[in-house]
Amino acid sequence: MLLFVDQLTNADFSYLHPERGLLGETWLASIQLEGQLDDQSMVCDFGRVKKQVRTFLDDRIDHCLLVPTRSPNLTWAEQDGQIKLEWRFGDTQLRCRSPKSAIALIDADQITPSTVAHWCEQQLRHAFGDGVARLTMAFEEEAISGAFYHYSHGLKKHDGNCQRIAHGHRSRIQIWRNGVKDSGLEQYWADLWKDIYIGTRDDIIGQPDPLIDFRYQAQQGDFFLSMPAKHCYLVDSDTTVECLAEHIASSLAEQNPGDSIRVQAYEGVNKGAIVQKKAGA
Ligand SMILES: Nc1nc2c(c(=O)[nH]1)N=C([C@H](O)[C@H](O)COP(=O)(O)OP(=O)(O)OP(=O)(O)O)CN2
Repeated sequence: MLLFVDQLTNADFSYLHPERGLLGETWLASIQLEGQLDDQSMVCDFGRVKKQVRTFLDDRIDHCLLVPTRSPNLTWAEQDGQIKLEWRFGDTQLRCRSPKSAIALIDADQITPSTVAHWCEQQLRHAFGDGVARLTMAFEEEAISGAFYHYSHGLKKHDGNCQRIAHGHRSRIQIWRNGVKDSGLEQYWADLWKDIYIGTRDDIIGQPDPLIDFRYQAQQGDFFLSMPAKHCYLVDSDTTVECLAEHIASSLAEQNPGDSIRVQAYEGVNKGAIVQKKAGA
């Protein structure tokens, strides 16, 4: 008997790509379990399946930086509970140092939905007992018909895992100018924030050309990220979705005097912030 739970949760994270560098991503997770019926006439209670898979993904993938340990682009080492890594991509490189819990070491040569699904299957293979003979996981992107961006960031003031310096999202962006949806403006921001690290100026500790070094202390420890400047977008505020929506709306209001601007910025799937700037306000 085959049991399935489609899109049981989503995972928000960043990963290292051989050409694009640091990529914010959001994937929806689905699972199938093949096995015998138990004394409740179930392969496994849906409640248990959902809880166990969510807990696993929250602990091991969500808000982490996913690193393909078999890639030739990577150098990494672990010391005193911290992971230090260097990633070469295109004609440049990035470096990151952070608490071990913020890094997911994936035994693969690249990060794709299928390599991560395979890794999860290995980790979860004994999670549901002998009654389940086979477990299959799948990840997919949210279907978005309009504009979206991939950004990475870290919220140092967050009391949860969003404090991690390199986690991210794949997010829809919607913009209205004078009450009319403006796909041109949406695409402009999607292109501007494609594969970008959105950093807070306060967190910069150095700018050794062509890099920008970010570092901060947060509840989980010391976080450091060195990024090529051309892959960074700097703001003066924190990078919560509220601040990012405000930033986009203010920039557009300044560039389009007299227009009314409404920005609906998402963070991952089905949530985000709305900011309205009225003409003359
Ligand atoms: N009001 C806000 N709350 C939170 C923000 C924010 O910008 N504004 N941001 C975050 C983090 O960036 C985080 O990455 C959001 O990820 P998500 O997994 O969706 O958040 P949760 O952990 O709360 O949700 P789960 O569905 O349980 O994973 C956090 N909050």
